[in-house]
Amino acid sequence: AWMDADFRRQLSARRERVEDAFEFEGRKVGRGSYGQVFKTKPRSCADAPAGDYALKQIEGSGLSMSACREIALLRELKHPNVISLKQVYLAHETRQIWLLFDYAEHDLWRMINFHASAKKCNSQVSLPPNFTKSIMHQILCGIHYLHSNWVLHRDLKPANILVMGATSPERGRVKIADLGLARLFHQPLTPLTEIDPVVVTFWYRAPELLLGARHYTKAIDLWAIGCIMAELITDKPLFYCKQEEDIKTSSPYNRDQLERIFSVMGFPSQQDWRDLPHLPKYGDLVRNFGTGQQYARFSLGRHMSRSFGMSETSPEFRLLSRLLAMDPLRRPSAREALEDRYFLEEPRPAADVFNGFDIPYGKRDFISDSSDNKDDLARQQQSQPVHASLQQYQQSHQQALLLQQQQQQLS
Ligand SMILES: Cc1ccc(-n2nc(C(C)(C)C)cc2NC(=O)NCCO)cc1
Repeated sequence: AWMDADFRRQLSARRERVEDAFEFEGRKVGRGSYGQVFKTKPRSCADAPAGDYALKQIEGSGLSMSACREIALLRELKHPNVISLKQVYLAHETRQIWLLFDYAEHDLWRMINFHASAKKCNSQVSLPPNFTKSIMHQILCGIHYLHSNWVLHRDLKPANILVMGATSPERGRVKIADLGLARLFHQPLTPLTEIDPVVVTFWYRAPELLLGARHYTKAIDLWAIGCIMAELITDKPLFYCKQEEDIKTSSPYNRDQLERIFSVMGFPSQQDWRDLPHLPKYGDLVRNFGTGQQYARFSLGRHMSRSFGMSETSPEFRLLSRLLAMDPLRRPSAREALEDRYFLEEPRPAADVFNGFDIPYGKRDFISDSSDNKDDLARQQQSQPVHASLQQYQQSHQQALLLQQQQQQLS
């Protein structure tokens, strides 16, 4: 071994073991291809301040590429609206990696589902009038910080927007996270459905991605934020599109998702989106939709006023339509969105998105290993993939795919 044996023994004896510092048996709250997450409390002997923590056991063993990326990225980032990495534990015996985060009791996916089901059974939930505005302000602050550090999120959706609970000193604060697929590749052309054929959703994907854009951009994150804003207002995914159960083709082009976007937004004209004809999948678009005449009378204003009685002259609607510009070049930056009149007029955004109101949502359920079946998991953690076997399939498939891509590039 490259290290003096005695020194190794000393290091090993002194190293803090995660199981000695934290109680996490039977307290699993999340599970997916990235690993599993426990809600833990520090044991009395630990030197961590009291309170709840999220302990993430990274899937696989040793320093995988994704473990490296997550640690390297998170240890550099520090912002009130971005999840913060508190500690890294390396279990040398099992080569396991554990990441310690502050615990967030809520997330927008569970919160929106709660409101949607409350509406369905006509029991209204009382929320502050600036609830959506406060959440939007904090998401934009967090994304502005990430974008100014040239970090793109790439997978913004309600499940990745965490909110601190009543017992946290940061009650009601938004924390942007990435609980989803520990993507091995970042090209949007990687067939996402290959990584997780079961539950990936395209509802928050910008139209340019669906039309084959080769690189993620900041504007792609802003589109997703627009989708989240609409969903906070109506409690329904704006571009909801049923998922075919089978694994989709490996193309980024998704006709059904595009159809849904056009039936809400209308069809983009040459004036709306000058660069549209230069996108890789423009040919497919013309083949499937022609000149888009059938969507001529649709528009976001029409959709939001009919489905939610929203006025097209309200500041709320104006910001929403800026974020959901079909042409990525016309979408505001995070800073420009923060300067929108919507955030300057009463009621102003609050630091605690619940504004002191009682928090109506329940705590997260613990996942017992027996209930590891699909529907239970899908219910608890939208768009989190399932069994390790599927994950094995995905990773082996990923390697095969990577080899294929490399061969293609060589040939
Ligand atoms: C492989 C990998 C997985 C997750 C991240 N990631 N990225 C972020 C942003 C919000 C800073 C972009 C946050 C995270 N990781 C997490 O949020 N981890 C918490 C439980 O999974 C990075 C890399």
